[in-house]
Amino acid sequence: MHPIVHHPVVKRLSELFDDTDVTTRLASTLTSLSPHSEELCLRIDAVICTSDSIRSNVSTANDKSLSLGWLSVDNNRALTITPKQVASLESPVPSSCNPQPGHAGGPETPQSIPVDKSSPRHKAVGGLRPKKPSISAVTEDIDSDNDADAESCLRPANVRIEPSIRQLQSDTRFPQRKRRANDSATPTLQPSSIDKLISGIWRQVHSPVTLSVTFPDRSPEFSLRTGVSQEVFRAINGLCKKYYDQNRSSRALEMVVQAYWVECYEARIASIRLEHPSFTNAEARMTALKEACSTLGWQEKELRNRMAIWRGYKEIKDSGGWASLIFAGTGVYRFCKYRIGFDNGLTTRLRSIASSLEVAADTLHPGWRDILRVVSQSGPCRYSGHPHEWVTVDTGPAWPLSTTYAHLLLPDGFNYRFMDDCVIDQNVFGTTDPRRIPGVDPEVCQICKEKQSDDVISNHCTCFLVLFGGIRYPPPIQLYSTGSGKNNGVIARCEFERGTAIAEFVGLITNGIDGLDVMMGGTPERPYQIFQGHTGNFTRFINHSCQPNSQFQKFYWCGVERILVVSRGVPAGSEITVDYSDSYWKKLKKNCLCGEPSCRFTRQVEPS
Ligand SMILES: C[S@@+](CC[C@H](N)C(=O)[O-])C[C@H]1O[C@@H](n2cnc3c(N)ncnc32)[C@H](O)[C@@H]1O
Repeated sequence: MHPIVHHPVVKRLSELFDDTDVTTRLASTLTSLSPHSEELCLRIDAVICTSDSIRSNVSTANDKSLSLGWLSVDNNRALTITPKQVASLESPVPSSCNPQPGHAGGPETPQSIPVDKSSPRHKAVGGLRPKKPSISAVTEDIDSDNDADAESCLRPANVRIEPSIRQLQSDTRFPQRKRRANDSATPTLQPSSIDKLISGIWRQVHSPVTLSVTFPDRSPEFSLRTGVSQEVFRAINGLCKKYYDQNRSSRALEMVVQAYWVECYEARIASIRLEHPSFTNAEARMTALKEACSTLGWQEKELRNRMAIWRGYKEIKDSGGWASLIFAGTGVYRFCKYRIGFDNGLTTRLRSIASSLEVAADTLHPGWRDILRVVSQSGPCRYSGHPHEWVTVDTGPAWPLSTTYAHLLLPDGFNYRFMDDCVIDQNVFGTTDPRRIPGVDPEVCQICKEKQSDDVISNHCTCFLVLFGGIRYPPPIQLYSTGSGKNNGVIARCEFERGTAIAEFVGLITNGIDGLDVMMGGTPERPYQIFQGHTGNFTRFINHSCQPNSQFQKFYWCGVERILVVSRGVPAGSEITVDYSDSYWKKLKKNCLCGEPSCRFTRQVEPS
């Protein structure tokens, strides 16, 4: 990467505007430049304008630009500006070079998209935000606070319909990046060591790591001199994964044996006291230690030091179960060595996630218990099937999802089929996908105009990744019992940073459903509904909050509209919530239980 990217001024700008993309965009722009003979400079300009001008993204003749300074790209130093230069640089900003919202302008913006000036609600924000094209929008960003507007734009202009009961709409704005609090503000709380240990366990259990106790075959032979073809590179990647997994498995095996060793050691001490009734406890311990040292070939002190760490492994396993130890990341060694936070509620925290962790381990890594064969502790999986077919509870074993709806007395019980992609209701739409936008080339991204494809090799568009950070698979979430009248909800096991996609809203693509929960999609001319009554993904279980930490957002991929759940900043361990909208609640005979001080629907229904 070019050194200028790390220049303190660039870093400061990035911090100031809370935009980590500044460096990335600068780096990619510099890389894209053809070789040059003259000294290159990075000029840092500012524009003085009215807030109206920013909101509407239209520059006026009154806007004044001034140059603050520049950095020499070639020798990475800051240059000052002479008064003469300042005079020549200060000028009204011509519209043609007005930076577009969400972009710093310049060559890294592949395509300038016309800004819809008629909509003052399209507020220009941080670098991740795409501009809304006038016809084929890339993301819908209709202000959620204005329900009437949001609804009217989803229905034909000449038709007045009473909204179907309990419609959800992707009617909120893209999560705007938070301004970082200035230095004088209250310092933010850093996650504790326990938080880090626990989030490491959840990350690992939701990673594609394959724990296996078998050894891989002999490695293939490669020659770099003959070049690296796609096949060879794929094989090398496979090898990396294989040995990474193997290393993880060996580490897990090692910790399992060591935790078990502590149990055996205590049991051996008890046996020695039975064999030698005259021995004190200390003598029995010494005897057991000597026996161990003679086999291990270690000094007593060496063994005592290691034992302290092994005791930590055992404590983790005793509270969080074997899964917590097996899926603990490499940090667990340091954690046990220095016993960071052991006395500060670790046991309680691990105990409360033990069964949820087992659900994730059993359903996502069904072979994980094989590792326990080494100490004859393996047993059958307790939880089988889809990871979201279990409702986790803090206080005990998880419940099968269907049993949590027994109170509804449904004639055929609660049956929900989990699937990863939407299915089109052929009775309504035949073979046509109503989400497809007519007249749009499905192979071309509407933002960057690059080729878009589901095939990683042919795809050249990175807009989704840049905007939403890519959808994590498997999603680090679980269904959980809220323990309130809300019944089930969705809990984030890992953090979802603000602006990242949590999942696509998946269900049956249909139309004409009335009186049931549906998500409205499409346009007034081509409406469709996403129905999650019988089939879909976990987004079906996301509850409402009047102060939600997530929102629905439209995105277009390969010419097809997709509705996403996007994080507004979801910390690990918190419930994922969205705002169902006023129109949804108007039709629901229930009080909202979100518990927010700003709750809008606490007193919808009078107590009987
Ligand atoms: C899409 S479902 C969400 C999952 C649901 N909690 C469950 O257990 O199946 C929507 C229903 O959940 C309940 N719900 C969601 N958020 C709620 C809230 N904040 N207060 C009360 N009930 C809520 C309402 O009954 C609502 O109709």
